[in-house]
Amino acid sequence: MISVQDLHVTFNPGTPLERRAVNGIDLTLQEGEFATVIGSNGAGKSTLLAAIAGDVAVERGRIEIGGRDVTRQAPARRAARVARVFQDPLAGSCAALSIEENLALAAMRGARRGLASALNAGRRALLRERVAELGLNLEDRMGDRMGLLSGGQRQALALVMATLAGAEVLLLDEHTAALDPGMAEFVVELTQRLVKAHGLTTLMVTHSMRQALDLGTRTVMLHEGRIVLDITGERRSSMDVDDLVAMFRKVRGGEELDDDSLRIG
Ligand SMILES: Nc1ncnc2c1ncn2[C@@H]1O[C@H](COP(=O)(O)OP(=O)(O)OP(=O)(O)O)[C@@H](O)[C@H]1O
Repeated sequence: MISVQDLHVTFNPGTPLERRAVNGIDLTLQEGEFATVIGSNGAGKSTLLAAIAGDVAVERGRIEIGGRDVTRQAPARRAARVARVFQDPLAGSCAALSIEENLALAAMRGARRGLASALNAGRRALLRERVAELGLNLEDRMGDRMGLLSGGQRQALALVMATLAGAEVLLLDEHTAALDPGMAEFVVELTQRLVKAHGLTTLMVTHSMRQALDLGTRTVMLHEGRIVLDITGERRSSMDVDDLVAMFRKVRGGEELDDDSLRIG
């Protein structure tokens, strides 16, 4: 469960570069709820995710995960409970370490033990099994450096890594945007499978209006640091991509969409 109350985040406060990125967001996701997040470039989507992960300072407001106040908790202390996958496949893993080492590090997130203890024979077999479940034939390449893999393979492994330390919350920041269509589809299916299997409370930022309506059970639109649309249930299921695009344009005052914030597919 995630609860965000009256959240405000301002970058470079009190300087000429001051920028209010999140401007009073209230959002509660029940345990296991999966919401997609859309909005213009600069609307505050990534900042909202970063605040939940603890990577940016909260100016005002409160963030709870599983009913516990984490507003001022250091990112490392909430790392085992909050997993995040970024758009850039290189961002979520270490290129110089092997697949097995990356997975072992992910499995011990939040723990104080060393890598050696994370790679005992039992753990090795378990990690291999989790990789085999992907169906990408990577289980025989556990010793290969992560840097040798394609972007899609790395994103698939990043999702597996997200589930290894028992996270409750999954934050996805356009995690399929840099992939070719076939691999993006694979990663979307894997996302749905893992979210369901692990009961993860999930926020997924996307620029694809199709993904925004098809994935999860709720769609939230941000604009200038605030929630301007929050749809679920029948209202959402009766909506098609054209309806969502029309709402998107309305929120932006009918201005031409000259950025990459809106993809129909
Ligand atoms: N580290 C930072 N320092 C200063 N300003 C920042 C920083 N990160 C984000 N911003 C600014 O905060 C605002 C919100 O940015 P954010 O990245 O959250 O938007 P977004 O909705 O994720 O946009 P996009 O779709 O382009 O990724 C933007 O104006 C951005 O320039």
